[in-house]
Amino acid sequence: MAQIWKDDEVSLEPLKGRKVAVIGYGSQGRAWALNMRDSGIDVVVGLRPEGKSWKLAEQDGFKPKPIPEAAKEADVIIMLIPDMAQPEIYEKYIEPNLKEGDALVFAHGFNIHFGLIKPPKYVDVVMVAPKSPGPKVREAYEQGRGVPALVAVHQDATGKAWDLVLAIAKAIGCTRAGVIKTTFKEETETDLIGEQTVLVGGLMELLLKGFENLVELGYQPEVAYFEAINEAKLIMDLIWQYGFYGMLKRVSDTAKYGGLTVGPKVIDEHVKENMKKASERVLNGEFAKEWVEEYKKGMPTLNELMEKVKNHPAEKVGKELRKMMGLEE
Ligand SMILES: NC(=O)C1=CN([C@@H]2O[C@H](COP(=O)(O)OP(=O)(O)OC[C@H]3O[C@@H](n4cnc5c(N)ncnc54)[C@H](OP(=O)(O)O)[C@@H]3O)[C@@H](O)[C@H]2O)C=CC1
Ligand SMILES: CC(=O)[C@](C)(O)C(=O)O
Repeated sequence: MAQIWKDDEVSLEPLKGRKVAVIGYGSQGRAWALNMRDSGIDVVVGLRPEGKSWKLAEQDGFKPKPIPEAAKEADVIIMLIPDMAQPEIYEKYIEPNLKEGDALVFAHGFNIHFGLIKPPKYVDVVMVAPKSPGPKVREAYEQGRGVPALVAVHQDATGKAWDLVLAIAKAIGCTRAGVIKTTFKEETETDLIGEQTVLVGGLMELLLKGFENLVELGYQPEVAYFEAINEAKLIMDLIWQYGFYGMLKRVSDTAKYGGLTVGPKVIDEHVKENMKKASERVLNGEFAKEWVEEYKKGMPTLNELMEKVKNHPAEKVGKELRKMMGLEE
């Protein structure tokens, strides 16, 4: 059984009197900085002055500082810039400013697990990995809720790393939902496998192919969008809130019968075999090596694939329909 901590079992005390530098103000960085500040934590935001997020952080009431300055004045340094950007920034601006007893905090274990960042022995190295996109980390906190997270300690130089990592999870609201004890290895491998085969890769491919199938059959793109994409969120909401059986209890009997008998023929055993192949590439380090090389080349493949998604017919019709529904663009 997993070791899980809830809000009333965790104290913010280990963060009292400490200065926290949130490095990065993007998907996770903005949410963490705002949530920690609202939890009464002393937060400084570390950014590159020439970047776009400097102004956003100022608009949110922070006084951002250049990364080395923020790292120097803080004793808890939270790495919330893109994974591939972390090793160079760490080497140039973070490591030279680490002092005995400091804590280095990650939201994903990639760089520690694959040895791309090797912290000195005299600092704590911990992780709070929200199982949620950054903006939802903030939204849940503002609603008095939290998103679940995984917590891990890679290095406990002070003997107090576990108290600290739990306090950080509490300060961003995650203990309100619950946090599970893990390792950098388990978090990294499950996050990579999950985002590739299910959450981003698998789900997007399924929805886009479902849309394409309906359009190729001659149906209106608007109808295809509402059926295969827009309603998917509503079904996922039911699964999120009531589980699979609860969702089934809330859809029609026709949908229950059709879904339960046809679904396994569409998502057949080949899918599982393909998931295993993708998982193997994560476990043996092939994916990590490929991603580091892609980043070093300036991400040509990623940029090309992003353009392909941006120009997909579902995006065109979806933009119009989201505007019609008053969803933010
Ligand atoms: N996105 C998510 O929902 C999740 C992310 N994570 C993890 O959280 C960490 C942060 O990810 P995420 O929030 O997505 O990152 P983002 O891509 O949203 O980070 C953007 C921020 O990083 C800064 N930045 C980008 N490149 C550089 C650079 N080369 N040097 C300095 N600053 C830079 C940007 O500043 P500027 O304005 O100057 O460009 C901006 O402030 C990662 O480890 C990720 O794996 C974990 C769970 C979920
Ligand atoms: C939101 C999340 O946890 C992801 C999809 O794994 C990520 O953005 O890294």
